[in-house]
Amino acid sequence: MTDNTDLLPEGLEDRLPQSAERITQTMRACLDVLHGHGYDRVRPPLLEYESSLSRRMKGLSTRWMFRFVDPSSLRTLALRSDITPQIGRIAATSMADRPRPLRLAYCGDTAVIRANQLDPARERLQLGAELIGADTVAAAGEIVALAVRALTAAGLTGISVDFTLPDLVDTLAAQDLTMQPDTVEAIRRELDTKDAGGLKAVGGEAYLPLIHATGPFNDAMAKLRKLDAGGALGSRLDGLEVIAARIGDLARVTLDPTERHGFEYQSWFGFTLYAKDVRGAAGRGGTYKIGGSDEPATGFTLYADALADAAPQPETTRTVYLPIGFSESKAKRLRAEGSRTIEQLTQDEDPITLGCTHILQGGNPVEL
Ligand SMILES: N[C@@H](Cc1c[nH]c[nH+]1)C(=O)O
Repeated sequence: MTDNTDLLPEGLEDRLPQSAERITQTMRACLDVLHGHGYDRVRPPLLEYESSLSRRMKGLSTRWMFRFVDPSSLRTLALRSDITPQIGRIAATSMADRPRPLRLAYCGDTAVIRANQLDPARERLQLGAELIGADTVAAAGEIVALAVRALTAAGLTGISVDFTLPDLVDTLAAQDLTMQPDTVEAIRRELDTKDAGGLKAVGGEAYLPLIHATGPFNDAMAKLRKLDAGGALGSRLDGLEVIAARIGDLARVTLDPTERHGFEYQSWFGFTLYAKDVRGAAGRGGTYKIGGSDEPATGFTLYADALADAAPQPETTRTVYLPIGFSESKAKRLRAEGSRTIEQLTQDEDPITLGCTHILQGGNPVEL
């Protein structure tokens, strides 16, 4: 019976065993990859002072965070909507004197007040890695390759990486000292909607080619290079080429140089990850500066719950029913070999209904 009070708020859901198991397997596969590449896991708390979450990343707004007053400190707390700023805080405080580069991994739930239309979920399981102390091409290459490897380990296919240059317009506009800040803002806005007419109307005709420098990496790069006659972007474009080369044929690479959506704090380089059957983005990452310490960093976040829905169905493990009086040592051995065991509690149980595939009989698992 569902009472009204049992309903969950919009955008929040229970994950039942099969789905929860897929999430666990996805997490395990991805975390193992991060661990294997030298990233140490940290576990920041679910909530903290609002001011501390917002000050670590430029451009990060607490508007979409669940916030409330802490009855004990009487200060405003916020539920994290992103773990990256927390990693920034850890790096800038308790791990400030550890050697750099610092490699940290994390996995945990995040929540937002309002989701977007494409993805109504208001809770998201973030899993990621942050390389602290570097925002170089080499750091970006390591991070993108690591993200792709984690997705592959989770069993995902059809992986693609879409590169972006979040501060591109600012960099180009900085060359033209006569340009007013209002115009730069208007250009940014029109580029966000990729509106060619609007772009012309606000005096951003010179930026029109940016709208077309989008798509498969090599073609889009050639267009961007042509546009960059002044050479302001030269080293960045060279950098993108090195990063793309690092990915090789692990994933398809595309370029959308003006995409800023979802890149509130990333600086010269950002990327979005996609994979077959994953609704929306599988993850995002890029270079940034940690607020307060101004330390450069590069990282990525995968949305592990979304990935799990697209990951291949885990194979059904052998589940052995252990009749009353079973041998503990046999049961232990079965589990060590990878089987699951279910103990008989009462005489009237039906092992098949309980999900068992085998029964322990005469010391051996016999198929049911
Ligand atoms: N945390 C960011 C991605 C990111 C991680 N590190 C740098 N950027 C996001 O979820 O969109």
